[in-house]
Amino acid sequence: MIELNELTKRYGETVAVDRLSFQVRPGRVTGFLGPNGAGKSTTMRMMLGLDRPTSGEVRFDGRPYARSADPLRHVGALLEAKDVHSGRTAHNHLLWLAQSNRIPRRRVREVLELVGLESVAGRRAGQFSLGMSQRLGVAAALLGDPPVLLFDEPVNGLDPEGIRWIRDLMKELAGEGRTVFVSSHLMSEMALTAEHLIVIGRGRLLADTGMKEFIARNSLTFVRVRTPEPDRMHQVLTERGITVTRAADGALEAVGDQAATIGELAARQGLTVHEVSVQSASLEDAFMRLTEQDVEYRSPVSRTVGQQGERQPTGQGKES
Ligand SMILES: Nc1ncnc2c1ncn2[C@@H]1O[C@H](COP(=O)(O)OP(=O)(O)OP(=O)(O)O)[C@@H](O)[C@H]1O
Repeated sequence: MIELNELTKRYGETVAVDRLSFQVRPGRVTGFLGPNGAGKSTTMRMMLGLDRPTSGEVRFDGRPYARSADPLRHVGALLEAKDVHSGRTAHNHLLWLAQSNRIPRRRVREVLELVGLESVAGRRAGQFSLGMSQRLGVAAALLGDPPVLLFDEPVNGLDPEGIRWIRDLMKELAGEGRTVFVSSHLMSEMALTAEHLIVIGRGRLLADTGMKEFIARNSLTFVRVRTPEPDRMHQVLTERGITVTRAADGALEAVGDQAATIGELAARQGLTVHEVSVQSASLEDAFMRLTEQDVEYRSPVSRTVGQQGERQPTGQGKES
């Protein structure tokens, strides 16, 4: 188990990580989610002892992280995929890592096979695509057969087959009882991989929750109403105590699953409606809502739930 206790990192005025405390348990994939600049990489670097915390600490099974003679046997990590000696072949890169961590030579072949790079083992790592570099990084992380694995944005640059491969691999590693901690800025990706979720924004903890609970708590349903008389409809709905917002395209969005009530109210008031449809906000929307206040660089148009024009179609809307 990994335990963070009030972990803090300042760079001058910037508080990159702000009194972060949480635990990462073995036997499951824990997703580490946050928008760009939230402090994920800084946290992971401190977990690995690559950055010194301003205050607070990280403990592995109750002990403070100490640089050991063979760190790859304890914690495997994929941070910067392109962080390899570009002139070395993939095989020699891994061999050099194995030798400096007292790992038997035969393990190099094993991990090359495991990540599907055996046919390009003799090629220089500098010529690798981002996807191939990611695979080489995963091979390096697995080299020492460590009980703890940290992956920073591992699906970056991978094609759909590669993405599926890494998802399955992470679940498999967790299934073997290892501690698997993986960062991402994509909620949709995490929903398919992680069983537990840690969300941060501006270095602070925003959520520490099971994935199922997060989905249950954040799946927001609303009814989209299109009418040539939006002002009157708005008034009718609010008078009935229904919370209504206006979407970018002029449609009304009423919180809750009340399509029947809305249809009846419209009929009673003689209001024409062109659409009454139940919609579900995506998990990505829930994540955006959670981190809205904590995004370092915001797009000029801020996203709000229900702005139809900006949301990816969820495919969950149904006419009623
Ligand atoms: N070496 C550094 N010097 C100064 N500021 C830094 C340094 N490293 C990170 N920061 C700042 O700390 C904050 C957190 O950065 P970090 O890279 O950890 O975030 P992140 O969640 O990993 O984001 P991304 O997904 O974009 O990599 C940002 O404001 C960043 O600009």
